[in-house]
Amino acid sequence: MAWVSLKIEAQDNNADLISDTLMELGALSAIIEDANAETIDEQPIFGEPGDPPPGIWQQNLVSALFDEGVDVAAVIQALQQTAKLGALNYTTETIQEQDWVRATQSQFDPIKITDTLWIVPTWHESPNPDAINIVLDPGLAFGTGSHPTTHLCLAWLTKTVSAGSSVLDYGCGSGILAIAAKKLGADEVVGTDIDTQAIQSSLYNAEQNQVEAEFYDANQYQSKEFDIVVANILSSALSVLAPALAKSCKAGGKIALSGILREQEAAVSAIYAEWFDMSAPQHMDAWVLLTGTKKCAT
Ligand SMILES: C[S@@+](CC[C@H](N)C(=O)[O-])C[C@H]1O[C@@H](n2cnc3c(N)ncnc32)[C@H](O)[C@@H]1O
Repeated sequence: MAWVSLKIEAQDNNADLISDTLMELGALSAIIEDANAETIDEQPIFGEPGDPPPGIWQQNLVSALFDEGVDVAAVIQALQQTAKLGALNYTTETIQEQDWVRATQSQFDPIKITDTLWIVPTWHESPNPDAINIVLDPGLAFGTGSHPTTHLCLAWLTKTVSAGSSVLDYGCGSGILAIAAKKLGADEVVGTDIDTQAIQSSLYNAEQNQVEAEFYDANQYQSKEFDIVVANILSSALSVLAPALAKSCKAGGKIALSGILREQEAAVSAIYAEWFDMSAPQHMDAWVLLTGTKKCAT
């Protein structure tokens, strides 16, 4: 069995129309992607809680899948007529049947965070069995270690957690930061998230890694003080949560904040400077890690 993949160049004002029309014309699936994805011109678009839904990219690729034998020229002609479009740039490719599970798994290799910390999918051997290895498969909750924000937080935890530390992971997603903290020697580790799927994933991943950590729905979480607070959430949420996160950190304790884009760095840092002595920001791609030490009460 085989399929035909049809990719059509689209602008921000016609990508939805092309995608919807292709589905009406018999596509098995249709998705819109950034035409510049994984290039220097990639356009990061992220929704912030409370903001209007983000738009789509300026340059798009609409990718649709059809059964083998589809008459691509006829589809393009019908698309132009139905959606009232002029000439379209497109490419086609035949996709052969394959072992999809294996193909998906092959996209996820072990991720090296530092020499001593790796994230390893269950279907891989660890490249360094002597390192701290977090066993984690991609799932429904955010946090596989591949995203720069998670990477920055993990690397910071390796330098910050010491034996017996207490750690709060606010916005725990897959639980990856909480699990890392525990494996790095933390004593009490608590994770919290507004997404129930994230809590379930965190509990499952903690069990897979044979670590004990508590995970709570953010609405049920009872605030208390920790030595270390790490929160990898978007900047608008970090701004709103600043008083609560500051309250959760002991005087002299450490905080790490990520999910912040470079252009948001100054504003978030200024908010947290009310409670924390902020350190120099760290960067990876478009993303920022802000860290600080909680000021002692005067
Ligand atoms: C970018 S993911 C980070 C996941 C993981 N900690 C990591 O570093 O990969 C952000 C997580 O924060 C959660 N989140 C967003 N807003 C939140 C809020 N106000 N309170 C608690 N969790 C929140 C989301 O559900 C999501 O799981």
